[in-house]
Amino acid sequence: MPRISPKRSTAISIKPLLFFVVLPILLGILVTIAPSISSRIYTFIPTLLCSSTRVTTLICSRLSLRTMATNSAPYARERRIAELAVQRAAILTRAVYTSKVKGTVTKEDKSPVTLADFGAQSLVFAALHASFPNDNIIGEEDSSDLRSNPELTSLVFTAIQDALSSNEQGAAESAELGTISNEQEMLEYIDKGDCKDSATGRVWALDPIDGTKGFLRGGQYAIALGLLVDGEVKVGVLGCPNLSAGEGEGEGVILSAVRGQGAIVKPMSADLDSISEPQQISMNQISSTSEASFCEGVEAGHSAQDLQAKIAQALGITAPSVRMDSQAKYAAISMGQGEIYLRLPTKLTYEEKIWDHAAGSIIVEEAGGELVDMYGDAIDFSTGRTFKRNKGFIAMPKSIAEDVKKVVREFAVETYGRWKSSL
Ligand SMILES: Nc1ncnc2c1ncn2[C@@H]1O[C@H](COP(=O)(O)O)[C@@H](O)[C@H]1OP(=O)(O)O
Ligand SMILES: [Mg+2]
Repeated sequence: MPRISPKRSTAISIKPLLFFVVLPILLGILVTIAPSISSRIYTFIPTLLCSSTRVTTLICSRLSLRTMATNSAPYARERRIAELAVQRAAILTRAVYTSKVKGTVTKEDKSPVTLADFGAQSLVFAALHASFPNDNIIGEEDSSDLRSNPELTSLVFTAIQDALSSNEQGAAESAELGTISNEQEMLEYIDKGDCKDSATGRVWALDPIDGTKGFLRGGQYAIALGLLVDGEVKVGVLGCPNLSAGEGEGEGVILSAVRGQGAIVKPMSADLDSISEPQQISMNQISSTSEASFCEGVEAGHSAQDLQAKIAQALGITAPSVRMDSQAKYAAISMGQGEIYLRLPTKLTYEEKIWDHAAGSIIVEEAGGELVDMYGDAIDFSTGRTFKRNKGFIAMPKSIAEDVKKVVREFAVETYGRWKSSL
C-alpha cells in the first residue's frame, strides 16, 4: 500500500475546508470591496490622465459628467440634461444680448419675441428630444413667425450654429443634447412644444427667454425649464445669465431643484465642461414680515404694483422693493436676495402661463419657501398651458408664510372679490 505522505494527507483534509469555508469567505470579501476597488481604479485613471494639459482636463471632466449621469438619485439624469440644455441655450442668448441684431418681431398678443427666443427654444428641445424622446413638451414659442420670414429664419439658424460651435462638446454630449443640422430641422424642433395637456405623464415646460422685455432693455431674463410628472413639478432649472449668486455684478447663475432634494446654484459658464461644484441655497427664514423686502417685476402692466405697495405697507415692510424682470425673481429670493415675490393681476382675464412659474416654483419650494395664489390656495399645474384655477402668485419663506397669506388674502378679496375658477 503506498504510503501517504503527511503533506498529501494534510492536502486531502484541507481541500473541503478550502472549498466550503475559505473560498466563500474570500468571495464575500471580494464582493464587498470590489466596488471600492473598481471606483478607485476609476478615479485613479483620470487622476493619472489629469496632468497639466487641456486635453486631459477635458477627458477628466467628461468622466465626471459620466459619473453624474450614473448617479442613482431620482431625476438625476433629467436635472443634468436640463442644466446642460439651458447652459447651451444661454450661449446663444448671451451672444444675441450683446449683439445689435436681435431680430425682434411682435407676436399676435402684441408681446415681443427675438431671434434668441426661437434659437434657445430650438436648442433646448433638440436636447430633450435626444435624451427623452417620449416626453411631451409645452413651449412658449412656435415657428409661425419664422415660416413667413426667411431672413429671420436664417438669422436664428446662424445663431444656433455659432452657439453649437462655440462650446467644445464631446461626441457623448452631442449625442445627449442633440444637434440641429438645417433650418427645417430647427423649425420642427421649435414646434415640438405644442402639447396642451399638463396633467398626464411627463411634460416639460419651457420659457426660452422669460422676460423678453427685460432682455431687450438690458435687464434680467431667464431660461426656464421644468419637468411635470402627472401635473406636479418634479425638476426645475433656471438659467439667469445676468444674475449673481453673491455681491458680484451678474456673472450669471444656473439654479436647479429636484422635488425632495433641495435647490442648488452654480455659476454659469460658457464652457459646458466647466460646470463647477454646486452650492445648496436657502431662503431667508426671517421671523417677522417687517424684516422682509419685496422682489417685484419692472413692467407695470404685468402686476398690480400700487396694490402691492399697499400690501407691503400693511406687512410693515420699509425696505425698498428689488425690481427685476422674469423668473430671476424666483431665483433671487431662493438665494436670499429679497424675501417675497408678489404678482397680483392687473386684470382678472389674464391667465398666467405654466412656463412662467414651473421652474421657479420648485426652486423656491426646495429652498424652503412656499408658493400659493392670492387666496392662499395651492398652485395647480395640471390645467394645461395656462393656470385656470389660480390668480395672483405669492412666494415667500415658510417662516412668515402664514402672516403674508393672511394679509394678501384680505386685500385680494377686497380688490378682486372671491374670483371663481374657470374650471
Ligand atoms: N398682463 C399680464 N399680467 C401678467 N403677466 C403678463 C402680462 N402680460 C405679459 N405677462 C408675462 O409676464 C412675464 C414677464 O414677467 P415680469 O414682468 O415679471 O418679468 C412674461 O412671461 C409675460 O408673458 P409674455 O411673454 O407672454 O408677454
Ligand atoms: Mg415668460
